[in-house]
Amino acid sequence: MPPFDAMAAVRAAARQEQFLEVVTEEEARTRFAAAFTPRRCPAEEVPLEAALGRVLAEDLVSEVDVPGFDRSSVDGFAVRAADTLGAREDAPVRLRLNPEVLACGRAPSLAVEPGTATVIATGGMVPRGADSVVMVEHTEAEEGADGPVIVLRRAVVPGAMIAGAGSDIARGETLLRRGTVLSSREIGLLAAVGRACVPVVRRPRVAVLSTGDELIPPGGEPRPGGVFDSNGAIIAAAVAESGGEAVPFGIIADDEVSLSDALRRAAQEADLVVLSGGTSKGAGDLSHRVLSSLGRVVVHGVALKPGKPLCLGLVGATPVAVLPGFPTSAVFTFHGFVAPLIRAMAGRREAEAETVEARLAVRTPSELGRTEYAMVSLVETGEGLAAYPLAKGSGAVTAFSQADGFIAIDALSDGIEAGAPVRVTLIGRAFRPADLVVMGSHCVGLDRVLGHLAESGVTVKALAIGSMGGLAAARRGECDLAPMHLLDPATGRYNAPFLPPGVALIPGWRRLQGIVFRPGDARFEGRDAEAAVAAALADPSCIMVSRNQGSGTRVLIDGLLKGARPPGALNQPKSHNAVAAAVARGRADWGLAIATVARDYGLGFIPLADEHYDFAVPEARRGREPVRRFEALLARKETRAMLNELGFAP
Ligand SMILES: Nc1nc2c(c(=O)[nH]1)N[C@H]1C(S)=C(S)[C@@H](COP(=O)(O)OP(=O)(O)OC[C@H]3O[C@@H](n4cnc5c(N)ncnc54)[C@H](O)[C@@H]3O)O[C@H]1N2
Ligand code: MOO
Repeated sequence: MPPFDAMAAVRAAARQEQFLEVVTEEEARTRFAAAFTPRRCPAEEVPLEAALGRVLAEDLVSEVDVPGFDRSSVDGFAVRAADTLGAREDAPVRLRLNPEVLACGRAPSLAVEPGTATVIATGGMVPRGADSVVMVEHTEAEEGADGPVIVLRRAVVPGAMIAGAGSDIARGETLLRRGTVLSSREIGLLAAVGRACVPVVRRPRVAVLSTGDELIPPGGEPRPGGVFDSNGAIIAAAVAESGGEAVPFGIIADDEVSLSDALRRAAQEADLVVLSGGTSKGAGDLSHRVLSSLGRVVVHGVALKPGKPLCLGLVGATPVAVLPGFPTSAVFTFHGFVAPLIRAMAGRREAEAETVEARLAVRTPSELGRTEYAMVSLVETGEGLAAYPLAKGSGAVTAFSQADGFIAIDALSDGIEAGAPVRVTLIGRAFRPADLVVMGSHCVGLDRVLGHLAESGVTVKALAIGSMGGLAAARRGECDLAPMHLLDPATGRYNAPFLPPGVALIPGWRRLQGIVFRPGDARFEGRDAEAAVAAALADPSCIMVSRNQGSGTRVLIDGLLKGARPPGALNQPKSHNAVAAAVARGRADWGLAIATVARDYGLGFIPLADEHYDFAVPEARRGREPVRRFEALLARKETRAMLNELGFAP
């Protein structure tokens, strides 16, 4: 192999071609529909125990009656109703018992002649001659001259306590229609008519491929620059949810030969191929190139966000979807373009998407020229629903899983204003508001407390939108609790100075903040905060990582720097974790974070100040049961011990 020429790679990357011919969403659908019509997969017989979740391929007609015979519904005596006519308290009727006991499953051998009765169990076969059953508790037993007798003091009507043959299911009746997704109820029905096998639609086989040299299979060893292959797992599971059978092809290396080989095999073995990654421009983005050399590309580039680089085509007669590598983009385009194909091939009816009206909580900017789908989380405000965009971007894994639904922003709009009405298309199940809505700053201690609350049956929705965002939501009455840690530089006090009218504070805990650095760094190790900062500022190669304006930590940083602007001061991430990660990976040498996070990342720590992490609560919501339960939980000895253990001071 020739030695790797770094500069040649740089030149190639700097001169990438633009492959995408971006078309509208409708145009993409039209083109693909013209190239490929999904057909329902053929039927196959499966045993009943493997039928759960499968789609019935034909209408099923019952070949038997259920019950299969006239059946007693009670323990008692099979009688002729006419014999009981006129039976009264003062004029009882006596019937002689036939020498037979009709237990379940026993065919009668004697008819019930006039003036006689036969002992019968619940579920027993009603004998010839009898037309009704009397409950045992409505009779008395006597010994007559010719053997045992029962005494009846009330009359029965014909048909009493008998389930007639075929009264549940009649032979010839259509039991289930084709296209029914078999659940436990349908399976019970099939078993009741004696079916051991059912004709179901064969599940379409969907090959799932992930491409990218950076990908590591879940369970593999993490490495620098490595990314766990989440798309493979999400897509395989979503294939199953849509009624398909995923055929995992795993991770394919970013080279033309491997990808071409894998795609060819996948197209032969499967009914549909889904590949993720390598659709956009970029030196390694060769999926669409391989697709066009093996078959043809029908669409590459759709004016939607997420999902612009979506690529659809065919290899032979097999449709191939190349989804963008970014997880949110991959999942979104899967549901928009691939899931409907799988459902059609699986014989499932198209799911009607449910929508709800909401008000947009914050202004949501959008890219002009692409229909933008923004994932939102819904909260109940008392005046209808508020939709919070989960502004995590296409690369996020959580945006889709945390969303209740999404809104569409027109390609010609550059955004939607706060307060505007929006229609939210729900993802998955119908939206149910959570008992307790927590919006604001995130803390691992809070995660644990909320975990305990959730275990006790309170449903919790927690959105990490920062202290300021949470406080604004509390002011608008959109959340129950807004966890916050804001330092007022004027008073040196945390949180209370920021509370708007109508918002109270529930005291939380203190978190120790300090300077984080890689252990062994002589500029920091063994020094106090002042000396460490002086050493850092004296070394022009020492890079810091700051924090976002408005955070309490930033106020502390500004106090330490006293106007100095060391390298890295413009790097202003929004969380303690991002600071710790930058230092741990060597992108920066120092920053400020809380002790718990420093410990998790294995960093050195110089204590600086206690940060107060408290909960803003709208007065109007403080009396709510879930809020009271949260407060009670905070006050518990066990909770405080657990927080202490994590490094917090309640
Ligand atoms: N200069 C431009 N750059 C990009 C454009 C563009 O138009 N011009 N489009 C952007 C858009 S929009 C998207 S979406 C992404 C899509 O990129 P690719 O489909 O080529 O995907 P990759 O480059 O392979 O990966 C992107 C990202 O996703 C991660 N990834 C990939 N596969 C997986 C997986 N199986 N599991 C988890 N994560 C995965 C990968 O590591 C990258 O971080 O391109 C933009 N760029
Ligand atoms: O289309 Mo990409 O999915 O916007 O991020």
